[in-house]
Amino acid sequence: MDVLRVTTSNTVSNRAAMGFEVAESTRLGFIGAGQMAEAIARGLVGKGVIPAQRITTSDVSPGRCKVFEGFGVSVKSSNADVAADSNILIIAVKPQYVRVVLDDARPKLTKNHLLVSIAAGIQLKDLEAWAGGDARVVRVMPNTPCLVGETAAALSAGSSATKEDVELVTGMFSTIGKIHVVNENLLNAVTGLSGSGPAYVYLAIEALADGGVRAGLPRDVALSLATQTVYGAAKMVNDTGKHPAQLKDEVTSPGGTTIAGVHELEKAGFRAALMNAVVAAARRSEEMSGQ
Ligand SMILES: NC(=O)C1=CN([C@@H]2O[C@H](COP(=O)(O)OP(=O)(O)OC[C@H]3O[C@@H](n4cnc5c(N)ncnc54)[C@H](OP(=O)(O)O)[C@@H]3O)[C@@H](O)[C@H]2O)C=CC1
Ligand SMILES: O=C(O)[C@@H]1CCC=N1
Repeated sequence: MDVLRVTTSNTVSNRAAMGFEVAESTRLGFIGAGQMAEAIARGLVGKGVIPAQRITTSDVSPGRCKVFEGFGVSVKSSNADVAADSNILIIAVKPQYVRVVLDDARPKLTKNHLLVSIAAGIQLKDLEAWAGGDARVVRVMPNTPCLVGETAAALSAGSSATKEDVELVTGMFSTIGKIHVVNENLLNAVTGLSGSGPAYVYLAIEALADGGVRAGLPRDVALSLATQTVYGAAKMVNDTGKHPAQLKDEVTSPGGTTIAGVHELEKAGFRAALMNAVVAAARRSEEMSGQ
């Protein structure tokens, strides 16, 4: 296995900081050049994990192919060609197309391939069967903040995947955020929380900004304040290690402004709405997997 290399080199600072780069023989392929593939590819290239010149993709949409060519990725004319060119093959099409693209790729798959599926709800046993039985498969549920090096992701390994495969995928995604190894039966919950979660937070940022505008702020100032408030609050939870309830209490003066706002959120069922959103998305992921 020569796709994993731990480096102490400090010639490229982000690699040194992460202590991780893929071996020079690694070639990464994306079947499907959509939003999530772009976020992962740009994230990995941006962190120096692999140069764009060692990435290939294929997509039925010429517009998406152009986007990838725009940052140096080679476009192949078929999914089979991407499989033939790569040793790490990321399946990044919508779940309903996974089987058909694996049919395309299967004749070119060898025991040197590591298959990584990011498709919501498609189970390891199906991926393994569609890829030809003894394929080394890892399922990852990332989210779009891969693009800015801040993904929240989780993975589960298939029956033929090795410890090195798990270390490799963990290492790659660690350079563009955080990744947990979980049992496959938890991936639907991961999808409902962090896979879909950025959309919930974008809604919240938009709504906070609307509130600011309603209270009289210019739109640009309101959006900037809303964005930085969410970013700063997330960083507080992350960096201080304090429980969010304690941090909330520290903002909330007796009889003050914050408790007036918090009271409105509680009356509207804010917490229950977020919990229901995660559960509904997790259930949808479960439905998509046919479980
Ligand atoms: N978006 C997200 O936030 C996340 C997505 N995922 C998973 O990632 C996967 C991709 O999602 P996303 O990037 O949003 O989807 P997109 O629709 O943006 O990307 C998928 C791409 O695959 C193309 N495609 C369709 N059929 C084929 C085919 N036969 N061969 C090659 N390319 C094909 C699509 O073209 P066309 O549009 O013309 O059909 C499209 O460009 C999904 O399985 C999803 O569950 C996981 C985590 C987060
Ligand atoms: O909405 C979806 O189905 C995908 C999976 C997680 C995020 N987007």
